[in-house]
Amino acid sequence: MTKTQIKICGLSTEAAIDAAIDAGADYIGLVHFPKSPRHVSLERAAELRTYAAQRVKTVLLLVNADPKSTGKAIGDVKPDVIQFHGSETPDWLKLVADNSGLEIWKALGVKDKPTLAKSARYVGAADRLLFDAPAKALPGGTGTSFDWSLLADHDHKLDWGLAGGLDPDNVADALHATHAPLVDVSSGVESAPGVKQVDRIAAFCQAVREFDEAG
Ligand SMILES: O=C(O)c1ccccc1N[C@@H]1O[C@H](COP(=O)(O)O)[C@@H](O)[C@H]1O
Repeated sequence: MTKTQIKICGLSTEAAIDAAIDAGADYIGLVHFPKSPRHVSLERAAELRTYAAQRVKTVLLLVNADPKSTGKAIGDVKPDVIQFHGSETPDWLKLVADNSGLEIWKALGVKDKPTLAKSARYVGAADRLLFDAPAKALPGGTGTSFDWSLLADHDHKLDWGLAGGLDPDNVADALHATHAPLVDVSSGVESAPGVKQVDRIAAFCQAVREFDEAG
């Protein structure tokens, strides 16, 4: 049986971390981006990372952070993975990877086939691509999905995941359409922006596991 990996992003409380772990998530995401309703300070991110350590992998999400801020964020939080969710270049990702030794994920907004084709430039720079809806007022966390059929016959050159507007009701359809090895959700398991809902986290993970079991 293929086990789809699950990331629950934008957590800001210990209770939400417990809910994600209890539901079987593989990754939790901490957003350090002041414009986001899910923003956590580096101090709080470090506390949450320590709380989660050994139980689930922690992904720290940054958006177009400058080199000094990126170094400080990595040093303070010590995540397992860094997720870049802005317009970061392959060269910048390589530099961070070489200096930190961390796993690097890069989110890309998918408009059409040509944007997917351009994702190949991250080979050798990122460990995983996260295909998300194109940026709106915020670069992510908007609860918007994109046309999943674009991924149906895409020749993936890198490990990857699906993000953007996923929720407990549509994640099985998204997996049928894309066969994504990882799904990433934020807004779809909330009652309001930044407020995670334990029962929606559980329902999301349950829907993914039911898809896996159905084979
Ligand atoms: O969650 C945020 O607030 C956020 C802010 C800035 C960049 C990315 C952000 N979240 C990531 O966006 C995708 C999709 O989120 P959603 O499920 O559509 O709400 C996901 O990778 C989040 O980690």
